Amino acid sequence: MDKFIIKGGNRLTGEVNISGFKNAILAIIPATLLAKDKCRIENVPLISDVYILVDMMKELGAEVYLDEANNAIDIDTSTIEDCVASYDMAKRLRASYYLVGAGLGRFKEAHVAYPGGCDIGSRPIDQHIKGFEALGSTVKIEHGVINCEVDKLIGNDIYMDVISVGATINVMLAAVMAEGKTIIENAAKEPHVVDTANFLNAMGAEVRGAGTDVIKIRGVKELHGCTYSVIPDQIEAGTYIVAAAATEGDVLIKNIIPKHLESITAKLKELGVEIIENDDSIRVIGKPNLKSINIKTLPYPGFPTDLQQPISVLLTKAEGTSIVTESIFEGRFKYVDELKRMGANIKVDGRSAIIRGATPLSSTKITATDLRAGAACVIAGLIADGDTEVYDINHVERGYERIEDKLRGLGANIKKVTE
Ligand SMILES: CC(=O)N[C@H]1[C@@H](OP(=O)(O)OP(=O)(O)OC[C@H]2O[C@@H](n3ccc(=O)[nH]c3=O)[C@H](O)[C@@H]2O)O[C@H](CO)[C@@H](O)[C@@H]1O
Ligand SMILES: C=C(OP(=O)(O)O)C(=O)O
Repeated sequence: MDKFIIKGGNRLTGEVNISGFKNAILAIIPATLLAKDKCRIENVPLISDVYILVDMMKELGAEVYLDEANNAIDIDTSTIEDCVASYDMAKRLRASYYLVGAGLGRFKEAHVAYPGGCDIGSRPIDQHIKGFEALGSTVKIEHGVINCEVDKLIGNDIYMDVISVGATINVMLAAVMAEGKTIIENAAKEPHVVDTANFLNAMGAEVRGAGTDVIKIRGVKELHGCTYSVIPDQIEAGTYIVAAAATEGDVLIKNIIPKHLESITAKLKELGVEIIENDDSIRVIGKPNLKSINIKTLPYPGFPTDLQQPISVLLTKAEGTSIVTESIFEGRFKYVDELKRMGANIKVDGRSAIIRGATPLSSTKITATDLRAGAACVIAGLIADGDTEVYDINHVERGYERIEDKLRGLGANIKKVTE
């Protein structure tokens, strides 16, 4: 078991490069299944979720070369004959559910066990199922496996009852190979929905409107391989922005799309942090005496749920009462108990965390209960006095490339220890 030991108190200063977007690459790798061909994906983050997905694609029969030196993947899916993913494979990450949409598109059949992913509340897949059925597929859940079969996918109008990133992307994956036109209404607008659509279009698909709440897809008979570069990780960038502000540092966050970060930078400005935006970077200049603010997580372009946990650590430094309302995942407050053990004054009331500050944090042993809870623990360690030990960092490594190296490059005192 690995852990981080962080000696808190250092200001973060300097520059950090943001990696490719976890939530985009995790859709794009399964999407390569749609073309019986070779793809090269660039700007791939070297995170454990990617290693797991690469293994899954190999187990399905793909030839995959992970070019770590260049953060790229060469993948040839022409050797895959069917799309069957066992419980042992699928449970290892959330994005395994994209094999259902991609498998249906390519083989008109997919048998994929229920996905895993962060334990942050109930994560139903009813909207995915609704979409596949609307395209003509049968969907049977048997022994924990999602079984889909169809003779011919036929395009349809699909209204999503809830805004779901996963369902929007999954239905898009199947619909690009359906006969005729599919319209997805109330679609998710997240940057990774757009990135996946752009990747599909680079493979020859006809997807229009991604980034709005109406996506129109004209099905094609065949897709081809392509070379594609993944967009920067909005959530990793937001995490470093928060870490810079929390340590009252001065950090240039590079290789980003500032537009994707507007909901975050707006909140940081409200808190009193100085933000300077450039074309593809943001400079964060942290300040003392932050003002309390309220935050509600919402689908894009609202404040992302994936940054709710990291920013709550920063709010322990703000004077007065801040209220953070989590409207997407009801179980995303598990990290609060860890912060309380460090001295934070936080009360969870239903969907809201009420944070009273400013409270200094004192170091102790804390546990990452999921990926972003882990990021919150790391930021807490950066600002606490003394040595904080963060356990279960395998969660952190699912989504942050070399986080300890990047933080050390900014002056943090952090090391990874294997016990
Ligand atoms: C791998 C990946 O990209 N994960 C992201 C994705 O997760 P994921 O795709 O699982 O999240 P969704 O956008 O689907 O979930 C949003 C909301 O819709 C609900 N829902 C979803 C599907 C469904 O069929 N029925 C239903 O009710 C969920 O319970 C949740 O309340 O988007 C989340 C919301 O931005 C992020 O936190 C995750 O990091
Ligand atoms: C919830 C997350 O991941 P996943 O959906 O992969 O569990 C996340 O990235 O914060």
